[in-house]
Amino acid sequence: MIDVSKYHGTGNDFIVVDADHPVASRRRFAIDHCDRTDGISGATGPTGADGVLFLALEPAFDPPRVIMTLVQPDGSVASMCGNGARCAAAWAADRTDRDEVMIDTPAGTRRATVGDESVTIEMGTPRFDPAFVPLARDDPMVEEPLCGLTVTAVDTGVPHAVAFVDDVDAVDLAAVAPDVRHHEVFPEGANVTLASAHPDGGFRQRTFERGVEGETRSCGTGAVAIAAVARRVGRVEDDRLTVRPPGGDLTVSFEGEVASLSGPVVHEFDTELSAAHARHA
Ligand SMILES: N[C@@H](CCC[C@H](N)C(=O)O)C(=O)O
Repeated sequence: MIDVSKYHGTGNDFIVVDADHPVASRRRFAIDHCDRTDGISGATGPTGADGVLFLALEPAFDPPRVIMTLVQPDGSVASMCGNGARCAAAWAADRTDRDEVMIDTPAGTRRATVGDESVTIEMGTPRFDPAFVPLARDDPMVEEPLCGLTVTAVDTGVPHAVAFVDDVDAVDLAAVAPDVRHHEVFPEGANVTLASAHPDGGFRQRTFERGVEGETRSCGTGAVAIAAVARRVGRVEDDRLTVRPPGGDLTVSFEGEVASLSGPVVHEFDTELSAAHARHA
């Protein structure tokens, strides 16, 4: 058995594993323990998770560094996760008593700042260039019809197909998202993110995530994608806006073209999980 923690960032929930613990098959570990009916359990029974964050803390650096690897419920590895990086920063801050942490991800090194109410992560510059998203074509995709949606494709560390609709709740996301997520124009697939204007400002959000293969309660790269696309197509000019997924509000800010993501993080519980079965999978 190994010690693990469970965290969530606005409802996007993760099992957090210190990378020092021996887990021979991270893929098998994630598939088994993220399962919503048979996976990791808290006091009230099985919770499962949207992914496993394997975190290698390097406390000797100033600020401390964390190498973050997100393995998703289907066993795939994602190059970035906005909410996961915020949870990783909170985990590292608990262990180092430092409020600034550098998170190393396959998408780049991102600075995180941990406050009492909120954790902020720098998210880099959203990119529309087809080589970055990536897209299987030479031109950016900006407000184009695709599988019944009007889609803009953007890379915020991972690919998002963003569509603005009148009311995110009026869309059957589980029905419309898979065709976009697997469309041949996205050679590595895409997360499918819907947005609609909120009466109090900012945008409501729903995201169907690649790797989860379903809707999550929040998606940080998706929130940044909405803000970046809204600015690109002229829906807003603001440098700071609220994006509201079902799990709680997130703030996206821009300094120039560089985005940051802020919102609450919750440490749910600690427990032990079997890693032995994973070694033989
Ligand atoms: N929930 C995450 C995004 C995780 C990665 C995504 N599922 C992918 O495979 O691209 C977030 O908060 O950004």
